[in-house]
Amino acid sequence: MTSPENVRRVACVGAGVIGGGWVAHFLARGYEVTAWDPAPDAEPRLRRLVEAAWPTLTRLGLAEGASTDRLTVTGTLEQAVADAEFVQESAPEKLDLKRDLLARLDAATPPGVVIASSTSGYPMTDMQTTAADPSRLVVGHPFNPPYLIPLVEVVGGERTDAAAVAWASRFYEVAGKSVITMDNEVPGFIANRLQEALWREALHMVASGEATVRDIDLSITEGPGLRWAVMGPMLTFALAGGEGGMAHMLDHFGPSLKSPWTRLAAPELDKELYDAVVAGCDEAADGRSIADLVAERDRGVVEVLRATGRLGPEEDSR
Ligand SMILES: NC(=O)C1=CN([C@@H]2O[C@H](COP(=O)(O)OP(=O)(O)OC[C@H]3O[C@@H](n4cnc5c(N)ncnc54)[C@H](O)[C@@H]3O)[C@@H](O)[C@H]2O)C=CC1
Ligand SMILES: C[N+](C)(C)CC(=O)CC(=O)[O-]
Repeated sequence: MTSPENVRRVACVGAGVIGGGWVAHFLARGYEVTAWDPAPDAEPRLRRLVEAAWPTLTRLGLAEGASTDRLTVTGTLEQAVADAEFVQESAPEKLDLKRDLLARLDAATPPGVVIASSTSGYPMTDMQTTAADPSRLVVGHPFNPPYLIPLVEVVGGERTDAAAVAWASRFYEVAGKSVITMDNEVPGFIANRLQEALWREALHMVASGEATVRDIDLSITEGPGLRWAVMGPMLTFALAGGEGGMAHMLDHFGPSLKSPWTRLAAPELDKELYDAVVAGCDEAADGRSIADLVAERDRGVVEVLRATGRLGPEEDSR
């Protein structure tokens, strides 16, 4: 098996929004990319996506030798994966289609090569049922567009070899991604479960006339979203507790969890959950004091405001 550091050839199967985004990312990182997609207009569509992304990728900095000339669109799936050292599947989110396609990819891909699915939420256990060698099948869930948003969530299924999960995580890191490796399968993984909770409540609020679509979007872009680009929801809320950090935040606002602020059922804020959240924030702070974190958050938000054209150059010199 090629080591993650020595991979040169990547195959992308399914070349729509996400598959195309993966192709652009891998090309920009200097890989040879083969792509296959059954749609009759797939090749021109894919090449348009890559050309549109390339100026941004050039501005961000291309790897040595990176070129759109390193993309080959093949006529068959088998040609696409024949020499691949890693395969990224990005076909439509339909369980039966994913099962059949992963089994077909497994049959056509050289032994030992890891095959990752971009699925947004299916557990690999449910998708690997018909593959002859399920041990090399992993989830590698990206975010749109994969050439700009760093995160990939990696998780295996019940029949995946732990070594394949470790290999995929390392490969994505070498390929320039930020990786969360999950030990346990949950539908929707981590980030989509969080997005889904917000999304559900937003839809409830719109459906019941409590908020407009604009209200919903503004509430995030002018509110918590600015902080979330800098710090996650856990550390952000630790700062809501002032110098008392997350412990004070939970003491102060923990009872609000029982208020009907959301249609989702609130978890019991028992000692175990309390301690786990406080300890997790301490760990994430990694030695930074609350004052350090406040300064870091404020600096980051100013940068996001400036980068999104909402702050003139002199306004932040206060
Ligand atoms: N759109 C998004 O924001 C995100 C999507 N994903 C996941 O990525 C995967 C692809 O989604 P999108 O790119 O959004 O869909 P899409 O509809 O843009 O692209 C799907 C592509 O797959 C091709 N295709 C159809 N049947 C196929 C087959 N049997 N084998 C190979 N390719 C086939 C289609 O021609 C199309 O080009 C899904 O699993 C989705 O859940 C993951 C993260 C974000
Ligand atoms: C809409 N979506 C569920 C397909 C989104 C994702 O899976 C990740 C993303 O890009 O937000």
